[in-house]
Order: sequence, then C-alpha cells, then structure tokens
Amino acid sequence: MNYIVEATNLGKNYGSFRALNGISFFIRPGECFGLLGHNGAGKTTTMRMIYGLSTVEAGELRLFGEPISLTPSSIKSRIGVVPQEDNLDPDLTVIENLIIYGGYFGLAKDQALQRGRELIGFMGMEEKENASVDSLSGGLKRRLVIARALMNRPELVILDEPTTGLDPQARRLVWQKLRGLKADGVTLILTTHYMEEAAQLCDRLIVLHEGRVLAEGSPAELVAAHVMSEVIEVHLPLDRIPSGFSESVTAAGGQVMTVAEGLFLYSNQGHELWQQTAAWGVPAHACILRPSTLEDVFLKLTGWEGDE
Ligand SMILES: Nc1ncnc2c1ncn2[C@@H]1O[C@H](COP(=O)(O)OP(=O)(O)OP(=O)(O)O)[C@@H](O)[C@H]1O
Repeated sequence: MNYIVEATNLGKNYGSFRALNGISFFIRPGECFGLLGHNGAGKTTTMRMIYGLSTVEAGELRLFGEPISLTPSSIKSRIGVVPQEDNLDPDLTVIENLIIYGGYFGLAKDQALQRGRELIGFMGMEEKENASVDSLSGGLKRRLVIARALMNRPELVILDEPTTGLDPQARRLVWQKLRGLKADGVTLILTTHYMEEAAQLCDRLIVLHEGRVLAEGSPAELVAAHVMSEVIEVHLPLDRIPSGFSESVTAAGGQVMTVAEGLFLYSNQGHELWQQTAAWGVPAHACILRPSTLEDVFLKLTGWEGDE
C-alpha cells in the first residue's frame, strides 16, 4: 500500500509536557481520516507536524512515501491547509483573496483568476466573487478558506475543525463540498468535535487522548467494538434515580454510564431493557431509546467532561 501519511510512534514535548506520546497511524490515498479527541488531546500538534510547522522530535513521519525530514519544501504544494481560524484578508474581495494565495504557489495572475473562479463555482459562491470578505457570513468564509486551500490542486487537504461555529445548514453545505473533494480522489485529514460530522465524513479515524491513540477504525467498526448496539438515555438527576436501579440494569446484561443528563444504559436488547425500567422505578417518559453512535464510543473511551 502506498500510504499518503505514515506516522510511526510520533512524540512531541512542550518543555516538560508530553503532548504526543508515541502515536501511530497510516492514511490511505483518497480516504477521509479523522482525528478525534478532547481539547488538548494532540490533534493540532499532529496536523502541524504533517504540514511541517512543528518538528518531529520522536518517531517517524513519512508523506507521500518520503521521510518528512528529507522532504523538499515543494511538498507543501501537494498539501492544502484549512486552519481553525478564518485568516482571510478582510480588506480584499473573495476573488482577490484567492489570487493572492495562488501567487504563493507561483500562479500567474490570470492562472490564479481562472483557478479562483473554478473554485468559487465549486463552492457555490458565484454571486460573491467580488464581495468583500467582511460582508460574508461565517459559512461563506469557511467555504472561501476551503477554496483557498485548493488553489494549488493539493492531493492532501488538512482540515482543522472546518465547521466549528457554523449553523447546521452551513455545516451540511461544507460536508457536501468535502464529499465532492473526496469523490475527486483528494485525501482528507479532518479534526472535529462534532461526532456526527466524523461519522458522516470519515472512512477511518483515531481517537486521541492525552497524546495517545485510544482506538482506531471506521465509525461502524468503533461502535461495534466499543459499545453495545443500543442506548437508553435516562434523563433524570442522579438523586432521583432509585437505589438499586443501576444494579438491576447490570444484572439484565446492560452497562451503565453516568453522563450530564443522568444515565446512559447500553444494551444489545434495548427494547427489552426499556420495558423493564418502569418496574425498576424510572418512568418511561424519562427514557429515550436510540441506536449507539460514535459519540457513545467517544464518551466511553475518553470520559465525559464531568469526569475531569
Ligand atoms: N506551543 C505550545 N507550548 C506549550 N504547550 C502547547 C503548545 N502547543 C500545544 N500545547 C499543549 O499541548 C497539548 C496538545 O495541544 P493541541 O493543540 O495539539 O491539542 P488539540 O487536540 O488540537 O486541542 P484543541 O481541540 O483545543 O485544538 C495541549 O495540552 C496544549 O496546551
């Protein structure tokens, strides 16, 4: 397999703080690979290494088959970056932002204009070509940042939380564009705090926690490997959960997790368990039965915020 990225035992310290503790992963051509983890898990540090903005202190990182230490700076022309922040030039128009960026990759003005217009079309922003960046909504700015990352026709695009802060409609539009890129064979690396986004877009992903890889697989593989197939969300304050309830659930083969809402009960026979909750003192109206998702895997592996 010719991997696009081969990361083996990557390590990184900031002073005495160990930000990455020997992480390994391999990214295949044309896939969308996700990095999930709480704030501070090491996602941005990993992405910065891949883009050459952060040095590899331990382990090995290969891009397009070459060790990154030996990779000429021209490798950057094969990579596109969508940073967390919208670092567009607010004084310029949409097309001017793209033309300037194209210049960094050696595109002459007419070539950059042509490529910029193609990308404005791809992003569905034709009416905004001459609009000032200041006048754009958050969703349009994000689409422009993605368009900008594509000016050099990269084979690999690194996206650091590309939809944070967007409304659901704008987020879905970005997803649609990212699916379009994948359909064109572009390899994507994505970090996100939205589990639905990861489940929708990622072919495979790793869950990072405190600089280590806790799990790796496709969203479906991770759900199958780490949680039972269904969840009953019990929305009740913990002091209103009857004593002995958790023990009854466990005795019936379920698993209980404490979360902010109350309790999550995991089971492969969710409906049967749900029918018994009333007899154990929790009314049916406080219980919601649903299939398990990547979010449940994430909660189980990394703990919910209340654990911190
Ligand atoms: N330049 C730095 N100096 C010192 N510590 C740093 C530096 N950059 C990152 N860190 C620390 O390293 C850890 C990993 O940071 P990183 O930005 O990679 O996390 P992250 O998973 O991307 O988080 P977020 O979701 O908040 O972006 C954090 O604890 C962070 O505080």
